[in-house]
Amino acid sequence: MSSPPIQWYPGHIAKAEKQLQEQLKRVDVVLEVLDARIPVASHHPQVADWIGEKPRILVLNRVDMIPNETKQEWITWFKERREKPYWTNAKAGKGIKAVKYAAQDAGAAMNQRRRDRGMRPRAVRAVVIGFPNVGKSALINRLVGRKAVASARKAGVTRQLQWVRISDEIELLDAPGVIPWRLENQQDAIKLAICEDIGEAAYDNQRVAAVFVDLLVELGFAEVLQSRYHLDPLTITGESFIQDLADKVYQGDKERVARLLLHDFRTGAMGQIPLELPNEF
Ligand SMILES: Nc1nc2c(ncn2[C@@H]2O[C@H](COP(=O)(O)OP(=O)(O)OP(=O)(O)O)[C@@H](O)[C@H]2O)c(=O)[nH]1
Repeated sequence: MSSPPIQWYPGHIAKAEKQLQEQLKRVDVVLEVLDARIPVASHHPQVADWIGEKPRILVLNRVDMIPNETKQEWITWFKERREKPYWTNAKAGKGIKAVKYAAQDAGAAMNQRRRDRGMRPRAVRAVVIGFPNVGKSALINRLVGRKAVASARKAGVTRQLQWVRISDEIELLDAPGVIPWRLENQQDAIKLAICEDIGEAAYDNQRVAAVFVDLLVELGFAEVLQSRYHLDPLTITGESFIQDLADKVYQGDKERVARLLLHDFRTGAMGQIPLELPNEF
């Protein structure tokens, strides 16, 4: 049997999980960042257990990478589940104010409970969590209004967690909580890999790209591939598509084609493409 296309390093996962628990312990409210292209796959099923009773603010980032029509469908989908996501483009700084207000509201509710118990009100403490590369740092920097997150953190050097004040009412942990993924769901893992939302995992570009092609066909985006690469994916498998395209343009170099496809998707060069649609769930 061949190995699964996505593999993680167990030591790294254990360490990341422990660090995440440490961060969650310190806060009153959790901002969970999802990738708007894959709202289901980029949500970790254990988050609810980890945060318990604490309020959670759902942030669907990279809203600029999906069509408005799909966003509207997701809004209805979440509403049916009594959830209200906040949509952001953290890169451009869009939708940030609404997230801030949501955190403030959570703080107001917390302070009411404190007053009821005879305690003094204080600023609400929040942390941003999510899979690697979903835009957590970009969101934090936008919330704070400056570069609060060190971009080059040295491996192995434990940083002291610090609070950054974003208003009189909100304090934010300056380091985001990174959610490590486990191997349980390969289908979700591949979507995360396509979107580059997984960190210290090893994955096979060619297999991931082949699934990506199959996924586009399934979701009705065959036309995007057809017009961009002048090759029809409808009658062949993703694997054959990669092979045929490689033969056509790169002397059979499948790795190069796989990287090209993933790069074109990740940079938005293919246009606004969601990899999940609400009617599938
Ligand atoms: N198009 C688009 N790109 C975004 C958005 N938010 C973040 N990015 C880009 O996505 C990449 C990752 O963003 P980061 O903020 O570093 O993500 P992170 O979750 O902090 O990543 P880790 O530190 O690896 O966990 C960067 O290149 C950002 O510019 C967004 O809303 N839209």
